[in-house]
Amino acid sequence: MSSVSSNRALFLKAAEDLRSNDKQWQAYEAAGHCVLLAGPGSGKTKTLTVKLARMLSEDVDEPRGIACITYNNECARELESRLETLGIAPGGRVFIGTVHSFSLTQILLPYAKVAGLGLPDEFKVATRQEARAALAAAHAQVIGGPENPQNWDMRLGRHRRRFLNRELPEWRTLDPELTELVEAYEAELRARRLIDFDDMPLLAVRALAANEWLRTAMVAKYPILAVDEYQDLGRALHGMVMGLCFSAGMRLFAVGDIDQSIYGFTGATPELLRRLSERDDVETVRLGLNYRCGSRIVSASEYALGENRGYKAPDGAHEGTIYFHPCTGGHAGHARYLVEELISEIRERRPGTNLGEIAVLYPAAFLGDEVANAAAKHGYSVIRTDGNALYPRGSRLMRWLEQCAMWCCGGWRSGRPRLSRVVSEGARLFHETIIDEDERLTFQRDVTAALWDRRDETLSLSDWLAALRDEIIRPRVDLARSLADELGILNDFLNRIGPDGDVDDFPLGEFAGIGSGLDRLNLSTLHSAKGREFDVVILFGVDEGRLPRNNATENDVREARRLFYVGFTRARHEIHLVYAQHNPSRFVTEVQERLEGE
Ligand SMILES: Nc1ncnc2c1ncn2[C@@H]1O[C@H](COP(=O)(O)OP(=O)(O)OP(=O)(O)O)[C@@H](O)[C@H]1O
Repeated sequence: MSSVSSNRALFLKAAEDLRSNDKQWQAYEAAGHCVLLAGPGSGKTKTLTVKLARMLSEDVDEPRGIACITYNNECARELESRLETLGIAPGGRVFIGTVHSFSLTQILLPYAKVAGLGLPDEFKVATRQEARAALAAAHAQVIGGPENPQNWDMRLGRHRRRFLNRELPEWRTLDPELTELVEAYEAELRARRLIDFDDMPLLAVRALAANEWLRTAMVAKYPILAVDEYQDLGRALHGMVMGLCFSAGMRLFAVGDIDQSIYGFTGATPELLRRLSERDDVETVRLGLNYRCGSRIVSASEYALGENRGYKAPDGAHEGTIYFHPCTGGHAGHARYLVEELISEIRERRPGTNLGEIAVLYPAAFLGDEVANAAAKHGYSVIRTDGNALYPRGSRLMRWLEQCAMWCCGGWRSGRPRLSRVVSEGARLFHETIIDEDERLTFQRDVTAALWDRRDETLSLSDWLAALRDEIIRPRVDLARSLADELGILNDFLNRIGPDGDVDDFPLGEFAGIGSGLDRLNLSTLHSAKGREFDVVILFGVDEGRLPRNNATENDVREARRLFYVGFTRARHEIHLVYAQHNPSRFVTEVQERLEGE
């Protein structure tokens, strides 16, 4: 969550860039509900940030503000840092965060009791372990038998997210056993004074639907709601938008791309954004230029998607190149080829290319293992953003610790990052426990002292992390209602680099390097590459049976294709497709055939 006060001159200057693009300008000028639909690299995020700065300065009087909901914490950070360049510094009027954190911090924590949700007093957010225990107890009650209760976890989540309104008869008739399991699971959680991750938006929508005064209170605080990546945010957010914007009078500025919808398995559906954009009371603006990718990559990306959207690169844009790499043997051999030959070729062709400007994207984390092994043998450092990473990159606590490490390893001298930024990000992380100015000052003093004494890049990472955990983190997590899982992530990581762990401890400087990302090869799943951009992108493991998967339904194939498209459009200059020679993904074959037929 972030709060800001704006600086007019800076955003007016940034707005000049939008003037040359009449569609971006139209969105910038829109006065009512506006939906910005646009393809990759078209400047959605840029338009959104400049528009946010303008609305904050011109349309919303203090102390009222703007709520901006983004897909994940990574996207929230990206927006925050882009807003910072527009002179919008922390101050109190803007919420930026995920739909879960909006639901928890803006609706449930302040209003759950008065909104009549029937939650236990002083409820906490369940850790993964606590949620698993509640599911096991519910499973024993409703289903029984020797199977692993966790097998039900995905179905349970989808079922809960599908029915915002449990008054509908289908809630009871569609799958009565699953409904009974959901109810038993939620009862188990409540008996333990807990809510889980899915509960946050579901309970928030329920509270808003049942309480007109709550909708009024939200509109009073945030007369404008901005939403980024709308296509992936799911039914609960859509329910909130309908209630807050189209019945209670909040103004909406939503941004998204139906073709980049890749989270169908969580219950998100591109249809919701389409429906929103077709409303008569919404001004829908479509952006058509792709500023990121070379012109050949832009046209080939339409082959990747299998649709003709008419996207173009701006006049004078570089061309960009698409390379095909059919490989023989298994994935380990493909990974060796990638690391030992392909990357060297790229660096010869593009001298000065830093490893940090190259990304290897793959459909599943085990493929990342192959590339990581090959890279380690070759002496390349990597940053992984997938389920097999050393720690989850989405963890807000770990990202904050990376920043702290960067400060201790030279940031204190160079100002990158500034201490004030490190402190304010930390304060946001622990905001539940920092409720007044005195506590904020204590936090600032504690963080400054802890980091000042440990400005040494040769320190053992595990000693450094353990000290920060004990001095700064644990006392605050104990007081917070939603951070136990984050502490769990830190402890798991400390165990991995501890004496009995599977990874050797390493110096603080190396951990700080992970945060800075310089000269480290980016390894990421296609899903986690969303919203990012790199000079060179290597799509690895794009084989039939993997993308799309074997036995995929028609819907799954469509989503796999969009995922391929998302990966393809992360590249500025070069895109490389690495696949099994005798088993290329049908999407690779199609791009190749259509390029050859041009
Ligand atoms: N009007 C413009 N003039 C020049 N450059 C622009 C303009 N609009 C956007 N760009 C540049 O294009 C690139 C892509 O912009 P941005 O990241 O906002 O796109 P996006 O639509 O959010 O992309 P994606 O959906 O693929 O994540 C950025 O480097 C941005 O600075």
